[in-house]
Amino acid sequence: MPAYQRILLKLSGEALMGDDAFGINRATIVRIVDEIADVTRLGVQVAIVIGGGNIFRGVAGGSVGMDRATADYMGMLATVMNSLALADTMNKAGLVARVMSAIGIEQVVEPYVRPKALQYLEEGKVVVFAAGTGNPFFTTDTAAALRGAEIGAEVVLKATKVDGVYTADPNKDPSATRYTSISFDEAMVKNLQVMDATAFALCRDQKLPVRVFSIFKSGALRNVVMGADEGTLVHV
Ligand SMILES: Nc1ncnc2c1ncn2[C@@H]1O[C@H](COP(=O)(O)OP(=O)(O)OP(=O)(O)O)[C@@H](O)[C@H]1O
Ligand SMILES: O=c1ccn([C@@H]2O[C@H](COP(=O)(O)O)[C@@H](O)[C@H]2O)c(=O)[nH]1
Repeated sequence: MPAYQRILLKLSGEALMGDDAFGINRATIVRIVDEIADVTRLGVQVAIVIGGGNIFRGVAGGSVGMDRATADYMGMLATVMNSLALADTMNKAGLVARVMSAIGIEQVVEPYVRPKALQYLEEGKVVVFAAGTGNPFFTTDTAAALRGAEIGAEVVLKATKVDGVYTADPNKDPSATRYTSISFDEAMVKNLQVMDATAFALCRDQKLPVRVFSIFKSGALRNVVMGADEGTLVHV
């Protein structure tokens, strides 16, 4: 029996690059979709927010000196591209996916309308929330917290490039150790950068737990959905 009926899965944009320098690596996206299909077969309702780091950081040099809000809209558009690629791959794998955008771009994807998203989830469709929160100065982590709370997800699952929350960034400090669980308050007081503080605060206030785990570990998503102690649980 799965531990959750409805999840909000936050996928790292950067992880989509696989071994490439930027963009979307085909084998990587297919593998991620296989793992998503696996949990939908358990009867779990899946909503997804995907980051934009694989595309946006590739063009970020061009954004130097730009107005921050304009650069952030570029970042949001990058998440629309990733969402379209992910939904297309899911549809080809036999899932039914719908992309909903937080910014108006109706010739490309339908707008985010909460009741419609809930209807899709009830119907067993996978909903991909594109364009983050629709506002500059935010991140897709905050979008995951926001949409997770709005749709009544029981947990936000952050699938990222590290296998949990560490005492310091493990990519910079090899002596960092991993927490099996940590409270939102402690993560914020210690300024742990694995997720931004706005996202942590929103999840804490909404009592929405977050589990951080590796997107690269095969079977980790299924383990998490089945309630296994994978990665790090961030709790109230
Ligand atoms: N205390 C910490 N514990 C774990 N990871 C940390 C910590 N501090 C910083 N990090 C870094 O945070 C990164 C994950 O967060 P980030 O939001 O940047 O990536 P992401 O999930 O891949 O998002 P994007 O979609 O923007 O690529 C890790 O790759 C890790 O290097
Ligand atoms: O609500 C949002 C979400 C995202 N952005 C911009 O997009 C990029 C990419 O998102 P990541 O979470 O970093 O993958 C982000 O850096 C912002 O520039 C945004 O403005 N608002």
